[in-house]
Amino acid sequence: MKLETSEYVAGFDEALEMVLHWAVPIEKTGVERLALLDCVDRVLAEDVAADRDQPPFARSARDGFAVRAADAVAGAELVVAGLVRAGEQWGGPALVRGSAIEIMTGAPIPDGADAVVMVEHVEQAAGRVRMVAGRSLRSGENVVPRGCEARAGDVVLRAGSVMKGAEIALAAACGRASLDVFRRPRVAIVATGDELVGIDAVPEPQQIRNSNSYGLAALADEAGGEAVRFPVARDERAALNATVRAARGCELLLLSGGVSMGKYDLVEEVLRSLGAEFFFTGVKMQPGKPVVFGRLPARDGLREQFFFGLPGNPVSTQVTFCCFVAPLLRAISGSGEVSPRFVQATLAEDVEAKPGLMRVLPARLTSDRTKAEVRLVPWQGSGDMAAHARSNCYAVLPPDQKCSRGDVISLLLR
Ligand SMILES: Nc1nc2c(c(=O)[nH]1)N[C@H]1C(S)=C(S)[C@@H](COP(=O)(O)OP(=O)(O)OC[C@H]3O[C@@H](n4cnc5c(N)ncnc54)[C@H](O)[C@@H]3O)O[C@H]1N2
Ligand code: MOO
Repeated sequence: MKLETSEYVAGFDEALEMVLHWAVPIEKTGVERLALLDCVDRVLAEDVAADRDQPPFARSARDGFAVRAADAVAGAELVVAGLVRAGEQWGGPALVRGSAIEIMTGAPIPDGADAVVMVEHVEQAAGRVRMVAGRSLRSGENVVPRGCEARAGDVVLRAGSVMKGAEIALAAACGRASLDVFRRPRVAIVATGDELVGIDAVPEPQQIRNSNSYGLAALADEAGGEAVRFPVARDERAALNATVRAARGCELLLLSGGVSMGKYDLVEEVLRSLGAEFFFTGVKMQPGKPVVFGRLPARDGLREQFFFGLPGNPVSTQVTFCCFVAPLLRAISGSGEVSPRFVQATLAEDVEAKPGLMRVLPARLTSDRTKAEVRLVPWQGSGDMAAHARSNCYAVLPPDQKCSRGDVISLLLR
Protein backbone atom coordinates (compact mmCIF):
# COMPACT_ATOMS: atom_id res chain seq x y z
CA MET A 1 0.00 0.00 0.00
CA LYS A 2 1.23 3.50 -0.78
CA LEU A 3 1.85 5.67 2.31
CA GLU A 4 -0.22 8.85 2.19
CA THR A 5 1.61 10.77 4.95
CA SER A 6 3.26 14.19 4.61
CA GLU A 7 2.67 14.80 0.93
CA TYR A 8 3.63 18.32 -0.10
CA VAL A 9 3.10 19.76 -3.58
CA ALA A 10 5.15 22.95 -3.90
CA GLY A 11 4.68 25.84 -6.30
CA PHE A 12 7.35 26.01 -8.98
CA ASP A 13 9.21 29.04 -7.58
CA GLU A 14 8.86 27.68 -4.07
CA ALA A 15 10.36 24.33 -5.13
CA LEU A 16 13.28 26.08 -6.78
CA GLU A 17 13.80 28.16 -3.65
CA MET A 18 13.86 25.00 -1.52
CA VAL A 19 16.48 23.42 -3.76
CA LEU A 20 18.58 26.60 -3.74
CA HIS A 21 18.28 26.70 0.04
CA TRP A 22 20.01 23.32 0.25
CA ALA A 23 22.31 24.15 -2.65
CA VAL A 24 24.50 26.43 -0.53
CA PRO A 25 26.22 24.82 2.43
CA ILE A 26 27.05 21.38 1.09
CA GLU A 27 30.14 19.52 2.21
CA LYS A 28 32.69 19.39 -0.61
CA THR A 29 33.78 16.05 -1.94
CA GLY A 30 37.55 16.55 -1.69
CA VAL A 31 40.20 18.00 -3.93
CA GLU A 32 42.49 16.63 -6.62
CA ARG A 33 45.36 18.25 -8.48
CA LEU A 34 45.17 18.05 -12.28
CA ALA A 35 47.20 19.22 -15.26
CA LEU A 36 45.75 22.46 -16.59
CA LEU A 37 43.94 21.03 -19.62
CA ASP A 38 42.45 18.22 -17.57
CA CYS A 39 40.70 20.96 -15.59
CA VAL A 40 38.32 21.94 -18.44
CA ASP A 41 34.74 22.10 -17.07
CA ARG A 42 35.99 21.30 -13.57
CA VAL A 43 35.41 23.50 -10.51
CA LEU A 44 38.43 25.30 -9.10
CA ALA A 45 39.15 24.44 -5.46
CA GLU A 46 41.75 27.17 -4.80
CA ASP A 47 42.10 30.88 -5.44
CA VAL A 48 44.53 31.64 -8.26
CA ALA A 49 46.63 34.78 -7.89
CA ALA A 50 48.57 36.73 -10.52
CA ASP A 51 52.26 35.84 -10.14
CA ARG A 52 53.29 39.22 -11.59
CA ASP A 53 51.66 42.44 -12.71
CA GLN A 54 49.37 42.04 -15.70
CA PRO A 55 50.48 43.37 -18.06
CA PRO A 56 54.00 43.02 -16.63
CA PHE A 57 55.14 46.21 -18.41
CA ALA A 58 53.40 49.17 -20.05
CA ARG A 59 52.47 47.63 -23.39
CA SER A 60 51.70 49.04 -26.80
CA ALA A 61 48.17 48.19 -27.94
CA ARG A 62 48.91 49.09 -31.57
CA ASP A 63 51.55 48.83 -34.28
CA GLY A 64 52.84 52.35 -34.79
CA PHE A 65 55.17 54.88 -33.19
CA ALA A 66 55.80 55.50 -29.49
CA VAL A 67 55.85 59.27 -28.95
CA ARG A 68 55.29 62.02 -26.42
CA ALA A 69 51.65 62.96 -27.03
CA ALA A 70 52.49 66.62 -26.57
CA ASP A 71 54.86 66.40 -29.59
CA ALA A 72 52.42 64.69 -31.91
CA VAL A 73 50.54 67.76 -33.04
CA ALA A 74 49.30 68.44 -36.55
CA GLY A 75 52.15 69.20 -38.92
CA ALA A 76 55.00 68.35 -36.50
CA GLU A 77 57.67 66.01 -37.88
CA LEU A 78 59.27 63.49 -35.51
CA VAL A 79 62.61 61.78 -36.09
CA VAL A 80 62.41 57.98 -35.87
CA ALA A 81 65.10 56.90 -33.38
CA GLY A 82 64.72 53.12 -33.81
CA LEU A 83 62.36 50.17 -33.53
CA VAL A 84 61.17 47.93 -30.70
CA ARG A 85 59.38 44.62 -31.29
CA ALA A 86 57.27 42.44 -29.01
CA GLY A 87 59.65 40.42 -26.85
CA GLU A 88 62.32 43.12 -26.91
CA GLN A 89 63.17 45.85 -24.44
CA TRP A 90 64.11 49.23 -26.00
CA GLY A 91 67.85 49.41 -25.39
CA GLY A 92 68.47 52.98 -26.55
CA PRO A 93 68.20 56.21 -24.60
CA ALA A 94 64.84 57.48 -23.34
CA LEU A 95 62.70 59.13 -25.97
CA VAL A 96 63.44 62.82 -26.26
CA ARG A 97 61.27 65.65 -27.49
CA GLY A 98 60.76 65.65 -31.26
CA SER A 99 61.46 61.96 -31.74
CA ALA A 100 59.51 58.71 -32.12
CA ILE A 101 60.33 55.01 -31.79
CA GLU A 102 58.67 52.56 -34.11
CA ILE A 103 56.84 49.99 -31.98
CA MET A 104 54.92 46.75 -32.51
CA THR A 105 51.77 45.63 -30.69
CA GLY A 106 52.74 43.96 -27.41
CA ALA A 107 56.16 45.63 -27.12
CA PRO A 108 57.15 47.52 -23.95
CA ILE A 109 56.71 51.31 -24.19
CA PRO A 110 60.19 52.94 -24.19
CA ASP A 111 60.98 55.34 -21.34
CA GLY A 112 59.99 58.90 -22.19
CA ALA A 113 57.04 57.92 -24.42
CA ASP A 114 53.47 58.27 -23.18
CA ALA A 115 51.39 57.33 -26.22
CA VAL A 116 51.44 55.33 -29.44
CA VAL A 117 50.22 56.70 -32.73
CA MET A 118 48.89 54.04 -35.08
CA VAL A 119 50.91 53.43 -38.23
CA GLU A 120 47.79 54.21 -40.30
CA HIS A 121 47.67 57.69 -38.75
CA VAL A 122 51.12 58.92 -39.82
CA GLU A 123 52.88 59.79 -43.05
CA GLN A 124 56.41 58.40 -43.22
CA ALA A 125 59.31 59.76 -45.23
CA ALA A 126 63.11 59.65 -44.90
CA GLY A 127 63.28 58.48 -41.30
CA ARG A 128 60.61 60.88 -40.12
CA VAL A 129 56.90 60.63 -39.31
CA ARG A 130 54.12 63.20 -39.23
CA MET A 131 50.54 62.88 -37.98
CA VAL A 132 48.08 62.84 -40.89
CA ALA A 133 45.79 65.88 -41.05
CA GLY A 134 42.82 65.77 -38.70
CA ARG A 135 44.33 63.25 -36.26
CA SER A 136 45.31 64.02 -32.69
CA LEU A 137 46.70 61.97 -29.84
CA ARG A 138 46.03 61.95 -26.07
CA SER A 139 48.63 61.07 -23.45
CA GLY A 140 48.12 57.37 -22.64
CA GLU A 141 46.44 56.56 -25.96
CA ASN A 142 47.17 53.02 -27.15
CA VAL A 143 49.23 52.31 -24.03
CA VAL A 144 48.09 49.57 -21.62
CA PRO A 145 49.63 50.58 -18.25
CA ARG A 146 51.61 48.05 -16.24
CA GLY A 147 49.43 46.20 -13.72
CA CYS A 148 46.15 47.76 -14.89
CA GLU A 149 44.53 44.32 -15.34
CA ALA A 150 45.89 42.81 -12.11
CA ARG A 151 48.68 43.45 -9.62
CA ALA A 152 51.08 40.68 -8.58
CA GLY A 153 49.35 38.79 -5.76
CA ASP A 154 45.79 39.82 -6.74
CA VAL A 155 43.34 36.91 -6.82
CA VAL A 156 42.18 36.67 -10.42
CA LEU A 157 40.19 33.40 -10.21
CA ARG A 158 38.15 32.44 -7.15
CA ALA A 159 37.60 28.92 -5.85
CA GLY A 160 34.23 27.87 -7.25
CA SER A 161 34.95 29.12 -10.78
CA VAL A 162 34.11 26.64 -13.51
CA MET A 163 37.15 26.25 -15.75
CA LYS A 164 36.15 27.17 -19.30
CA GLY A 165 38.36 28.67 -22.00
CA ALA A 166 38.56 32.12 -20.39
CA GLU A 167 39.57 30.70 -16.99
CA ILE A 168 42.07 28.22 -18.47
CA ALA A 169 43.77 31.01 -20.45
CA LEU A 170 44.02 33.20 -17.34
CA ALA A 171 45.48 30.37 -15.22
CA ALA A 172 47.99 29.71 -18.02
CA ALA A 173 48.94 33.40 -18.04
CA CYS A 174 49.65 33.08 -14.29
CA GLY A 175 52.02 30.20 -14.99
CA ARG A 176 49.75 27.53 -13.52
CA ALA A 177 50.47 24.21 -15.22
CA SER A 178 48.30 22.38 -12.69
CA LEU A 179 45.42 23.32 -10.40
CA ASP A 180 43.47 22.02 -7.44
CA VAL A 181 39.91 21.19 -8.47
CA PHE A 182 37.06 19.62 -6.51
CA ARG A 183 36.51 15.92 -7.04
CA ARG A 184 33.36 15.37 -9.04
CA PRO A 185 30.51 14.21 -6.79
CA ARG A 186 29.23 10.76 -7.67
CA VAL A 187 25.64 10.73 -8.80
CA ALA A 188 23.86 7.39 -8.40
CA ILE A 189 21.36 6.81 -11.20
CA VAL A 190 18.66 4.27 -10.49
CA ALA A 191 15.95 3.68 -13.08
CA THR A 192 12.90 1.81 -11.83
CA GLY A 193 10.32 -0.09 -13.84
CA ASP A 194 9.41 -3.67 -14.75
CA GLU A 195 9.02 -2.70 -18.41
CA LEU A 196 12.64 -1.59 -18.79
CA VAL A 197 15.37 -3.48 -20.67
CA GLY A 198 18.97 -2.58 -21.48
CA ILE A 199 19.71 -0.51 -24.56
CA ASP A 200 21.54 -3.41 -26.18
CA ALA A 201 18.63 -5.85 -25.67
CA VAL A 202 15.99 -6.65 -28.27
CA PRO A 203 12.83 -5.53 -26.44
CA GLU A 204 9.61 -7.54 -26.43
CA PRO A 205 6.78 -5.46 -27.94
CA GLN A 206 5.61 -4.33 -24.48
CA GLN A 207 9.09 -3.50 -23.21
CA ILE A 208 10.89 -0.15 -23.21
CA ARG A 209 14.61 0.57 -23.45
CA ASN A 210 16.04 2.21 -20.34
CA SER A 211 16.93 5.51 -21.98
CA ASN A 212 16.57 7.57 -18.79
CA SER A 213 19.71 6.17 -17.18
CA TYR A 214 21.73 7.36 -20.17
CA GLY A 215 20.04 10.74 -20.46
CA LEU A 216 20.52 11.35 -16.75
CA ALA A 217 24.14 10.20 -16.86
CA ALA A 218 24.83 12.72 -19.62
CA LEU A 219 23.07 15.52 -17.73
CA ALA A 220 24.84 14.63 -14.47
CA ASP A 221 28.24 14.73 -16.16
CA GLU A 222 27.38 18.07 -17.79
CA ALA A 223 26.38 19.56 -14.42
CA GLY A 224 29.72 18.65 -12.84
CA GLY A 225 29.00 15.17 -11.45
CA GLU A 226 30.31 11.71 -12.16
CA ALA A 227 27.42 9.44 -13.09
CA VAL A 228 27.30 5.96 -11.58
CA ARG A 229 24.61 3.89 -13.31
CA PHE A 230 23.01 1.15 -11.21
CA PRO A 231 21.11 -1.82 -12.62
CA VAL A 232 17.40 -1.19 -13.18
CA ALA A 233 15.40 -1.70 -9.98
CA ARG A 234 12.26 -3.77 -10.41
CA ASP A 235 8.93 -2.38 -9.12
CA GLU A 236 9.19 -4.43 -5.99
CA ARG A 237 9.99 -3.22 -2.46
CA ALA A 238 12.94 -5.48 -1.64
CA ALA A 239 14.67 -4.91 -4.98
CA LEU A 240 14.24 -1.15 -4.78
CA ASN A 241 15.35 -1.09 -1.17
CA ALA A 242 18.51 -3.06 -1.99
CA THR A 243 19.42 -0.78 -4.91
CA VAL A 244 18.88 2.39 -2.89
CA ARG A 245 21.10 0.98 -0.13
CA ALA A 246 23.77 0.07 -2.68
CA ALA A 247 23.68 3.65 -3.99
CA ARG A 248 24.16 5.23 -0.54
CA GLY A 249 27.90 5.75 -1.08
CA CYS A 250 27.27 8.37 -3.78
CA GLU A 251 26.89 12.05 -2.96
CA LEU A 252 23.53 12.36 -4.75
CA LEU A 253 20.84 9.82 -5.59
CA LEU A 254 18.60 10.11 -8.63
CA LEU A 255 15.74 7.72 -9.18
CA SER A 256 13.57 7.74 -12.27
CA GLY A 257 10.02 6.40 -12.45
CA GLY A 258 7.76 5.02 -9.79
CA VAL A 259 6.75 8.37 -8.27
CA SER A 260 3.16 8.84 -9.46
CA MET A 261 -0.09 7.20 -8.33
CA GLY A 262 0.26 3.70 -9.78
CA LYS A 263 0.03 0.55 -7.66
CA TYR A 264 3.68 -0.21 -8.39
CA ASP A 265 4.98 3.33 -7.82
CA LEU A 266 6.99 2.47 -4.71
CA VAL A 267 9.83 4.98 -4.68
CA GLU A 268 8.48 7.28 -1.96
CA GLU A 269 7.41 4.40 0.22
CA VAL A 270 10.82 2.72 0.08
CA LEU A 271 12.63 6.00 0.76
CA ARG A 272 10.36 6.67 3.74
CA SER A 273 11.12 3.21 5.11
CA LEU A 274 14.81 4.20 5.03
CA GLY A 275 14.12 7.28 7.14
CA ALA A 276 13.89 9.86 4.34
CA GLU A 277 12.84 13.42 4.99
CA PHE A 278 10.86 14.95 2.09
CA PHE A 279 11.07 18.62 1.14
CA PHE A 280 8.47 18.27 -1.58
CA THR A 281 6.62 15.32 -3.06
CA GLY A 282 5.35 17.14 -6.13
CA VAL A 283 5.60 20.49 -7.90
CA LYS A 284 2.80 22.45 -9.58
CA MET A 285 4.37 22.19 -13.00
CA GLN A 286 3.90 20.45 -16.30
CA PRO A 287 5.65 18.27 -17.20
CA GLY A 288 7.20 16.98 -14.01
CA LYS A 289 4.42 17.27 -11.42
CA PRO A 290 5.29 14.06 -9.52
CA VAL A 291 8.95 15.08 -8.85
CA VAL A 292 10.16 14.34 -5.31
CA PHE A 293 13.05 15.96 -3.39
CA GLY A 294 14.40 14.91 -0.02
CA ARG A 295 17.26 13.64 2.09
CA LEU A 296 18.25 10.32 3.59
CA PRO A 297 19.73 10.59 7.09
CA ALA A 298 23.32 9.86 8.08
CA ARG A 299 23.19 6.26 9.30
CA ASP A 300 25.48 3.20 9.73
CA GLY A 301 28.62 5.16 8.87
CA LEU A 302 27.01 6.62 5.73
CA ARG A 303 26.67 10.35 5.21
CA GLU A 304 23.34 12.00 4.64
CA GLN A 305 22.34 11.91 1.00
CA PHE A 306 20.07 14.19 -1.00
CA PHE A 307 17.82 12.43 -3.48
CA PHE A 308 15.39 13.22 -6.24
CA GLY A 309 12.64 10.92 -7.42
CA LEU A 310 12.20 12.06 -11.01
CA PRO A 311 9.10 11.21 -13.03
CA GLY A 312 9.71 8.31 -15.42
CA ASN A 313 8.35 10.00 -18.54
CA PRO A 314 11.62 10.85 -20.30
CA VAL A 315 10.90 14.52 -21.03
CA SER A 316 9.64 15.04 -17.47
CA THR A 317 12.83 13.38 -16.22
CA GLN A 318 15.02 15.81 -18.12
CA VAL A 319 12.95 18.94 -17.44
CA THR A 320 12.95 18.28 -13.69
CA PHE A 321 16.68 17.56 -13.82
CA CYS A 322 17.30 20.90 -15.50
CA CYS A 323 15.08 22.83 -13.05
CA PHE A 324 16.01 21.21 -9.73
CA VAL A 325 18.78 18.60 -9.91
CA ALA A 326 21.29 20.64 -11.88
CA PRO A 327 21.39 23.53 -9.36
CA LEU A 328 21.89 21.17 -6.41
CA LEU A 329 24.51 19.17 -8.29
CA ARG A 330 26.40 22.30 -9.29
CA ALA A 331 26.45 23.27 -5.61
CA ILE A 332 27.71 19.86 -4.49
CA SER A 333 30.38 20.04 -7.18
CA GLY A 334 31.62 23.26 -5.54
CA SER A 335 30.51 25.66 -8.28
CA GLY A 336 29.84 29.24 -7.22
CA GLU A 337 27.14 29.64 -9.89
CA VAL A 338 24.30 27.28 -9.19
CA SER A 339 20.99 28.89 -10.18
CA PRO A 340 19.32 27.88 -13.43
CA ARG A 341 19.83 30.42 -16.20
CA PHE A 342 16.60 32.04 -17.26
CA VAL A 343 16.64 34.42 -20.22
CA GLN A 344 13.89 36.41 -21.92
CA ALA A 345 12.70 36.12 -25.49
CA THR A 346 9.71 37.14 -27.58
CA LEU A 347 7.02 34.52 -28.03
CA ALA A 348 6.31 33.91 -31.73
CA GLU A 349 2.82 32.39 -31.26
CA ASP A 350 -0.26 32.47 -29.00
CA VAL A 351 -0.37 29.88 -26.18
CA GLU A 352 -3.55 29.05 -24.23
CA ALA A 353 -3.62 29.38 -20.41
CA LYS A 354 -3.20 26.29 -18.20
CA PRO A 355 -4.78 26.46 -14.76
CA GLY A 356 -2.63 25.90 -11.70
CA LEU A 357 0.58 24.64 -13.30
CA MET A 358 3.81 26.34 -14.39
CA ARG A 359 4.57 24.94 -17.81
CA VAL A 360 8.17 24.23 -18.74
CA LEU A 361 7.76 23.21 -22.35
CA PRO A 362 10.30 22.13 -24.98
CA ALA A 363 10.84 25.13 -27.24
CA ARG A 364 13.15 26.42 -29.89
CA LEU A 365 14.98 29.72 -29.52
CA THR A 366 16.16 31.42 -32.69
CA SER A 367 18.06 34.66 -32.60
CA ASP A 368 20.00 37.14 -34.60
CA ARG A 369 21.91 40.19 -33.44
CA THR A 370 18.78 42.23 -32.79
CA LYS A 371 16.12 39.80 -31.55
CA ALA A 372 15.53 36.47 -29.85
CA GLU A 373 12.33 34.61 -30.68
CA VAL A 374 10.91 31.44 -29.24
CA ARG A 375 8.23 28.99 -30.33
CA LEU A 376 7.02 25.80 -28.71
CA VAL A 377 8.05 22.53 -30.30
CA PRO A 378 4.87 20.57 -31.14
CA TRP A 379 4.90 17.42 -29.01
CA GLN A 380 2.87 14.39 -28.09
CA GLY A 381 3.39 14.82 -24.34
CA SER A 382 6.09 14.06 -21.84
CA GLY A 383 7.16 10.77 -23.44
CA ASP A 384 8.05 12.48 -26.73
CA MET A 385 11.83 12.31 -26.77
CA ALA A 386 12.00 13.06 -30.50
CA ALA A 387 10.24 16.41 -30.03
CA HIS A 388 12.39 17.09 -26.98
CA ALA A 389 15.55 16.59 -29.03
CA ARG A 390 14.24 19.15 -31.56
CA SER A 391 14.11 21.77 -28.78
CA ASN A 392 17.04 23.83 -27.52
CA CYS A 393 15.42 25.40 -24.43
CA TYR A 394 12.27 25.32 -22.29
CA ALA A 395 9.58 28.01 -22.42
CA VAL A 396 8.53 28.80 -18.85
CA LEU A 397 4.86 29.84 -18.94
CA PRO A 398 3.20 30.96 -15.67
CA PRO A 399 -0.03 29.29 -14.51
CA ASP A 400 -3.43 30.67 -15.53
CA GLN A 401 -2.04 33.12 -18.08
CA LYS A 402 -2.75 33.18 -21.77
CA CYS A 403 0.39 34.20 -23.61
CA SER A 404 0.20 36.03 -26.91
CA ARG A 405 2.49 36.37 -29.87
CA GLY A 406 4.82 39.28 -29.09
CA ASP A 407 4.84 38.74 -25.30
CA VAL A 408 8.26 38.57 -23.66
CA ILE A 409 8.52 35.27 -21.78
CA SER A 410 11.15 33.45 -19.72
CA LEU A 411 13.20 30.59 -21.08
CA LEU A 412 15.34 28.08 -19.31
CA LEU A 413 18.41 27.23 -21.36
CA ARG A 414 19.28 23.57 -21.55
N1 LIG B 1 -3.45 8.72 -11.93
C1 LIG B 1 -2.37 9.40 -12.23
N2 LIG B 1 -1.51 8.92 -13.12
C2 LIG B 1 -0.41 9.61 -13.44
C3 LIG B 1 -0.17 10.86 -12.83
C4 LIG B 1 -1.09 11.35 -11.88
O1 LIG B 1 -0.92 12.45 -11.30
N3 LIG B 1 -2.18 10.58 -11.61
N4 LIG B 1 0.94 11.55 -13.19
C5 LIG B 1 1.41 11.33 -14.55
C6 LIG B 1 2.63 12.01 -14.77
S1 LIG B 1 2.49 13.68 -14.92
C7 LIG B 1 3.81 11.37 -14.96
S2 LIG B 1 5.19 12.26 -15.40
C8 LIG B 1 3.94 9.95 -14.84
C9 LIG B 1 5.13 9.67 -13.91
O2 LIG B 1 5.09 8.39 -13.55
P1 LIG B 1 6.24 7.63 -12.81
O3 LIG B 1 7.31 8.54 -12.39
O4 LIG B 1 5.62 6.81 -11.77
O5 LIG B 1 6.88 6.79 -13.97
P2 LIG B 1 6.45 5.41 -14.54
O6 LIG B 1 4.98 5.22 -14.35
O7 LIG B 1 7.37 4.42 -14.01
O8 LIG B 1 6.75 5.66 -16.07
C10 LIG B 1 6.13 6.66 -16.82
C11 LIG B 1 6.46 6.47 -18.30
O9 LIG B 1 7.84 6.64 -18.50
C12 LIG B 1 8.45 5.48 -19.07
N5 LIG B 1 9.76 5.26 -18.43
C13 LIG B 1 9.93 5.04 -17.11
N6 LIG B 1 11.24 4.85 -16.86
C14 LIG B 1 11.88 4.93 -18.03
C15 LIG B 1 13.24 4.80 -18.40
N7 LIG B 1 14.19 4.53 -17.49
N8 LIG B 1 13.57 4.96 -19.70
C16 LIG B 1 12.61 5.22 -20.62
N9 LIG B 1 11.29 5.36 -20.31
C17 LIG B 1 10.93 5.20 -19.05
C18 LIG B 1 7.51 4.36 -18.70
O10 LIG B 1 7.64 3.26 -19.53
C19 LIG B 1 6.16 5.06 -18.78
O11 LIG B 1 5.73 5.12 -20.11
O12 LIG B 1 2.78 9.37 -14.30
C20 LIG B 1 1.57 9.86 -14.88
N10 LIG B 1 0.48 9.09 -14.36
O1 MOO C 1 3.95 15.93 -15.85
MO1 MOO C 1 4.16 14.28 -16.38
O2 MOO C 1 5.62 14.96 -15.89
O3 MOO C 1 3.70 15.17 -17.82
O4 MOO C 1 4.07 13.37 -17.78
